[in-house]
Amino acid sequence: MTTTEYDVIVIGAGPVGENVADRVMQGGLTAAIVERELVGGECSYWACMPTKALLRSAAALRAARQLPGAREAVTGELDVAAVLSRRDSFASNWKDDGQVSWLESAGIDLFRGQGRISGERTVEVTGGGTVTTLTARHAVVVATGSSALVPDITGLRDARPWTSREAASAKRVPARLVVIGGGVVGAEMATAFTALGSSVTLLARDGVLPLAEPFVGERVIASLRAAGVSVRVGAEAVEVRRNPDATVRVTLAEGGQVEADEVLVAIGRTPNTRDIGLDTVGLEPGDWLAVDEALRVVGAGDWLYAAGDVNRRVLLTHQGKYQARNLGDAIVARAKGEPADTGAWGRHAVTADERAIPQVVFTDPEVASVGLTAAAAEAAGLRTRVVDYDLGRVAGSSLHAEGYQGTARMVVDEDRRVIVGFTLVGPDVAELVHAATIAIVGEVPLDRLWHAVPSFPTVSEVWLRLLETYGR
Ligand SMILES: Cc1cc2nc3c(=O)[nH]c(=O)nc-3n(C[C@H](O)[C@H](O)[C@H](O)COP(=O)(O)OP(=O)(O)OC[C@H]3O[C@@H](n4cnc5c(N)ncnc54)[C@H](O)[C@@H]3O)c2cc1C
Ligand SMILES: NC(=O)c1ccc[n+]([C@@H]2O[C@H](COP(=O)([O-])OP(=O)(O)OC[C@H]3O[C@@H](n4cnc5c(N)ncnc54)[C@H](O)[C@@H]3O)[C@@H](O)[C@H]2O)c1
Repeated sequence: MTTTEYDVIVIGAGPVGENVADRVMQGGLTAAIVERELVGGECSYWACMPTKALLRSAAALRAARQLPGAREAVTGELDVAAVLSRRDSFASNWKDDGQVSWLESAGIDLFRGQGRISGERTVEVTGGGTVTTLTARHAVVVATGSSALVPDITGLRDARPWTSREAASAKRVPARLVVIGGGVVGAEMATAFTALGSSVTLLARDGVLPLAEPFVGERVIASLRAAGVSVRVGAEAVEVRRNPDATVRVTLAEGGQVEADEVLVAIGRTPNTRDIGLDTVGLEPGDWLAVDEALRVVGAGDWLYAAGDVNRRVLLTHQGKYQARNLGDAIVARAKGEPADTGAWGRHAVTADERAIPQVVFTDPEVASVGLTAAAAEAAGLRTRVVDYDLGRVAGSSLHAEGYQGTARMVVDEDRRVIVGFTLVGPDVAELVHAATIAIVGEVPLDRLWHAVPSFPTVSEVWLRLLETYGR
């Protein structure tokens, strides 16, 4: 057993852990990172990158097919093998050499193995037949992420279901796929696999993208159905069986069964905290890690922090990396004896987690949103006005694609006359949302927004149309 001391120890080398370690190194501290699987985490190998690679080629093909002139040039079908191969390269063929080299270049020491807190400021790493004890002068940061939640549906575990991991890394496309869960993973993977040739059934017990503005689910459901997906809103799986011929049979609460070749479970996430030594600091193994506004783990010492999926604030890579940057800088400030600025919008605060979380869902059509939905703003007690605009009526949209269909909504806080929520659904809206993020974070008054003139003829002209609809 060897013991090594660092300023900061990070458990988990996903996007969040990597960024914490990077920021503290840049601030002049030393850092070690512990990883039990692949450096780069879920996002790089089984989530964001491979799933978007599965979706992108079909989206480009659809876009070309919506344009006279381009449409005629598209003579073949989607090349599934080429899509899977491109996906493989975006997942770096599930090898982490590139990210390991980056850690080396950043001066971060990597310890491979299972990291467990074993007492105050102490982490034990078990891997490769050895146990190494690391001690932290300033902080231990838990960035162990999350895994797919597999619910207690009768027979489900024995049926060897796909989770997002198997879907993201699939080597072949099942002829029939049944998806349980109409959230982000369910909606994106139904979109991907129907385009890749699967006959997909989506069991959306609570609706499709139910937390978004209601018009989002309506448009995505209509489009999935048009693409051939059987979307069963309200359908709940109560039993799953793998048949002797390797097919699966899903029994529904309402009666009836769905037969498929694979079943994908996409009903949310569970934190990777079962075996990280939480009991040694008085916390319950398996729980999400509740944190205060400085991302300190509630109920543990002031040396223990949690960032990214594991603290359940926001389960998105970009927002976890935002936490990582601000937390890393705060740890550096405290190590120098300086106060951390965690007041609203302060240098070390994570205020955007509460006010302006952007998200893009890469369905067809795309969904891009930031801030509050109309319902959430009302529930928060704000006096709001909701303005909708038909994206298809914008000149730039009609140029972008024939028969462009979409909707934009802005939610205005009437007392402050600033935007608190913005949602777009339509082809290629992903890149439009950052303007709304800036408007919300900057709390730009509507009167000033009239001076932010969108270029003609772009889809961004919807900003002007929304302001005109709101009135001056
Ligand atoms: C299918 C899918 C698609 C997604 N697409 C997007 C998207 O397009 N955009 C987006 O912003 N977000 C997306 N997400 C969410 C995104 O993947 C997560 O928010 C992000 O990966 C969280 O990063 P993290 O570093 O907190 O955790 P993770 O990426 O889960 O990394 C945690 C790391 O910690 C390691 N680890 C865990 N326990 C230990 C231990 N005890 N010892 C050592 N190492 C340990 C794990 O092996 C892992 O490498 C998607 C999620 C899924 C499931
Ligand atoms: N493009 C992106 O940003 C992106 C893509 C994929 C995943 N993600 C992230 O990954 C996380 C996990 O995604 P997810 O889709 O697994 O979770 P989710 O929370 O987005 O959706 C899960 C869905 O399953 C439903 N559900 C819950 N229990 C159920 C049950 N027993 N039976 C049937 N339905 C049930 C819920 O109502 C919900 O709609 C999300 O929080 C998301 O932020 C992001």
